[in-house]
Amino acid sequence: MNLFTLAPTSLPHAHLSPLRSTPMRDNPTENVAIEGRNINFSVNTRQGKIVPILKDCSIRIPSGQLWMLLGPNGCGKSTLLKILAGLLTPTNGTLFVRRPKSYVFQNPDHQRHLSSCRSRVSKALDAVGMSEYLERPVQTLSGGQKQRVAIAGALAEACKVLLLDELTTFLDESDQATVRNLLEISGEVTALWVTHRLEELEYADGAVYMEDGRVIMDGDGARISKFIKAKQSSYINRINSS
Ligand SMILES: Nc1ncnc2c1ncn2[C@@H]1O[C@H](COP(=O)(O)OP(=O)(O)OP(=O)(O)O)[C@@H](O)[C@H]1O
Repeated sequence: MNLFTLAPTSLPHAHLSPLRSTPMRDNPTENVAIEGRNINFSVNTRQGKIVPILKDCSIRIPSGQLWMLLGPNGCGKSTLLKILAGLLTPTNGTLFVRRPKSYVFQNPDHQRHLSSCRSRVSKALDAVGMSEYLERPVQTLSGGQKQRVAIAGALAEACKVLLLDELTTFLDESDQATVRNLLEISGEVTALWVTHRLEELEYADGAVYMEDGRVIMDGDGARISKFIKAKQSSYINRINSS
């Protein structure tokens, strides 16, 4: 398989899916790309126990903006992103995500492969500085290169919403800067990017901070960065004084 057959999971057409709770809005305004209200998600264990993973999560992201999703390990970031991508179905809540949308996996080997228009992918690969890789077999690419190709595929499909799961695992800082620049020049794309790096907030239009399955804070990145840093230093002080 050569490179231009690699593309992210993507689903065309606008999508408004009221689930079991009260519908949010019948007619979302033009300037909102992602909106979730009171999203809950639980899993059933083999022992028959119901384990809540997401608890009443609400988020709202304006069109054309880059937002970061942060929180400690296991707080539910990937689960929320997968729900927004339509890969998981929430237990209840209401959801609107503009389409076409694409989800770029944390592990690029999980990316779905599908055929796509060669010239558009070629142009998009050019934009992520990877045009020379067009004919290379996918298995010969590094994790970061696969992720950049996946993003190129999403842009080639003219996606409106890009859901990026923890690109920091495979992309170095300069690769991440390339992706950010790419999102900036693709003005119409709205991106929600899971990250552990507080420095990324500097480049974001906004952020969502989660803990233990809940959205604790959302909005201005600088305010959220300050909040997280204060939590981290109080944690360190507690450890040092015990
Ligand atoms: N199918 C499942 N069955 C049981 N528990 C699950 C399942 N899927 C997720 N979880 C649990 O839900 C919680 C949230 O997982 P999730 O992967 O969304 O967290 P995360 O914030 O993305 O974590 P990380 O930063 O480590 O990637 C974790 O405690 C995880 O173990």
